[in-house]
Amino acid sequence: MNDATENVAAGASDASAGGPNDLESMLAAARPAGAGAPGATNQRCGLIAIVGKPNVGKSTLMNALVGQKISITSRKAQTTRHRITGIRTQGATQFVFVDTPGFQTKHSTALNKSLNKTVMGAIGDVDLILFVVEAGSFTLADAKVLSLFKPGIPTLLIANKLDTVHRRAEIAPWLRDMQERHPFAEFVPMSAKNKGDIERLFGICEKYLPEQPWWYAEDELTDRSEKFLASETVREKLFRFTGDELPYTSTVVIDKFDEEKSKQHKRFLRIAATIVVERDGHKAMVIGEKGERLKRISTEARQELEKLMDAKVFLEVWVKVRSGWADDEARVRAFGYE
Ligand SMILES: Nc1nc2c(ncn2[C@@H]2O[C@H](COP(=O)(O)OP(=O)(O)OP(=O)(O)O)[C@@H](O)[C@H]2O)c(=O)[nH]1
Repeated sequence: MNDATENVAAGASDASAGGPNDLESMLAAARPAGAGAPGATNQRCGLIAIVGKPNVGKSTLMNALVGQKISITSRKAQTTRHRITGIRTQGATQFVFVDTPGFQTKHSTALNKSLNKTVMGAIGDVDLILFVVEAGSFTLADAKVLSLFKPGIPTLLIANKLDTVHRRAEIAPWLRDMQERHPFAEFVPMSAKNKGDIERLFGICEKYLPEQPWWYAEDELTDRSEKFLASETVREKLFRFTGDELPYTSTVVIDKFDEEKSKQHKRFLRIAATIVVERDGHKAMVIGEKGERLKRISTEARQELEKLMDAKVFLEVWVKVRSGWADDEARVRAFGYE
């Protein structure tokens, strides 16, 4: 993390040393004239959608903004399947974030249609859109997501993963090109893994949120239930430990989420989860040799849930085969997708 911080800081000053067409002056020019700092006493609150094609770092960004893991992340594309609200209150401002699934244009199963509908719903009624792309890159998939935006909602171009860009000099011409593609309100080259960049982003977002009373209590982080967070945690471990072998159509259903009285622990949760896969071969893959992989998935999920929920957790994880569920609209709904 420290290395990344230093890289970004060094990269930013390199770019700003380049004269009138440098990155800093481009960013300053892109800033709308009327956007001033909010009054210190008046509360602000608003919805911010985080949108982009799969794997650009949307969930990583959301978790960094909220300050806790609300949305699962993995190297596998399309890990995020739900509209998730993450909340962060800083000073007089409450930021309410909506994470969206990576917009999928390649396949058209019932699951994908449902995912795309979630994205469309998320961006229709927000105060600000963070359009996330990988810095220095703009593909057809990015263009398709951008084409969905209705005019009128201020949109920031989040050029993420700046730490992976080695030739910083190429970013300024790329930003100029991006300026021509869409009337972005501002350009934010950054890394979702860099704390300083995240703090800077709060300052940028704040001025686009309307002055109005907060919707949530100051310490609330999400409006999703603990049961939902439990299924997301198991799903994250599932994808982390199966790598690219397991199709993204695998899912997790929570069959039981009970809080029981305990003399030894202030909270005791009994959770039963089922991993749903499409084929027998996938089931064997999840279970692993002598059940080793499933054991690792359950153990890591349990440890993380204990921290997240501040409770002793007893977690049971099963694996079930339901072939073709991602193509079956009724099942997609039954498993909790809109
Ligand atoms: N180097 C680097 N990697 C990043 C950064 N942000 C995210 N990543 C990595 O990119 C991968 C994808 O990140 P996610 O946050 O899961 O991406 P997503 O856009 O939510 O993906 P979907 O759920 O598929 O839509 C993960 O391996 C992250 O660790 C960044 O700023 N720098």
